[in-house]
Amino acid sequence: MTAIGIYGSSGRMGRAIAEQIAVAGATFAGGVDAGGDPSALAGVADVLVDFSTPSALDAHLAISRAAGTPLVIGTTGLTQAQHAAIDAAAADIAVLQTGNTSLGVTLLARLVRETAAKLGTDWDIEIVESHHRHKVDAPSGTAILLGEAAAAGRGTTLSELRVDGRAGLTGARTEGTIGMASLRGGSVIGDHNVVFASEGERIELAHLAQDRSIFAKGAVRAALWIASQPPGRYRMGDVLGL
Ligand SMILES: NC(=O)C1=CN([C@@H]2O[C@H](COP(=O)(O)OP(=O)(O)OC[C@H]3O[C@@H](n4cnc5c(N)ncnc54)[C@H](OP(=O)(O)O)[C@@H]3O)[C@@H](O)[C@H]2O)C=CC1
Ligand SMILES: O=C(O)C1=N[C@H](C(=O)O)C[C@H](O)C1
Repeated sequence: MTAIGIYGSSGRMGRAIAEQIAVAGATFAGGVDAGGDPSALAGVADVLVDFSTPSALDAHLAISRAAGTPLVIGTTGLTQAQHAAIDAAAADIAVLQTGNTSLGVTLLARLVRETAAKLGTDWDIEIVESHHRHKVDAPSGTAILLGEAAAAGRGTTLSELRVDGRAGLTGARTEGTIGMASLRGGSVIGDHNVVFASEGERIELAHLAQDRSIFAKGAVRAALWIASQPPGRYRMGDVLGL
């Protein structure tokens, strides 16, 4: 049985993942939270999942790499330098990083990419996300993932097109840009709406998460899959065959 260790095990996601490890019939290798010893876990787990905080990721990545233990990274709010460190670690271990482990969002990203590829830049793309009041990063990792999918559909990168949270005298919208807006409040698990707006018509592709278990199921599925993969950087699409 595959033993899965959790960085961030006492958090909202960590607890949901521990439940799904049991449902999947896998073994819970243990968990670490703030102040714990992340090295000890790498020695006893076959695979690690990180749903903690960006400031802890560098250490978790280095420890996984040194131990040769595959790692699933669900933590969001990562920097470009951290993405580069993930690319480097992927030379030695299997790493899967994603802003959203759910089947629904993985499929939505595919639909967004295809839609953006078919529509011209006269179709404005805006991404609106809503989350609970405790969320500390914005825009969400999922909004970024969906923005990357839209940009890829248009043959470019999100960093070329991204416009965050407009305010004040912004001027008219620049054609081809991808706008991002974030709402925070209450207990919203995670809603994402990708709007394609043209003159006289609008397409909206949305995903509404109603329970954290969808992310936890995906994280466990990814962990069980990546445990037997060779070194490399993987995506949820690889796990789900999408
Ligand atoms: N990819 C996906 O599908 C999803 C990703 N997420 C992301 O997962 C992350 C966690 O979300 P959520 O569970 O809601 O957040 P929580 O705040 O509920 O949990 C975070 C956990 O990380 C722990 N932690 C803090 N510092 C460290 C550290 N240095 N080492 C180890 N653990 C640490 C916290 O411990 P303590 O309480 O002791 O501080 C806490 O248990 C966020 O980045 C979120 O955006 C969330 C849902 C889905
Ligand atoms: O913090 C959360 O809760 C969530 N975070 C992820 C994100 O940033 O997209 C995934 C999900 O939307 C819930």
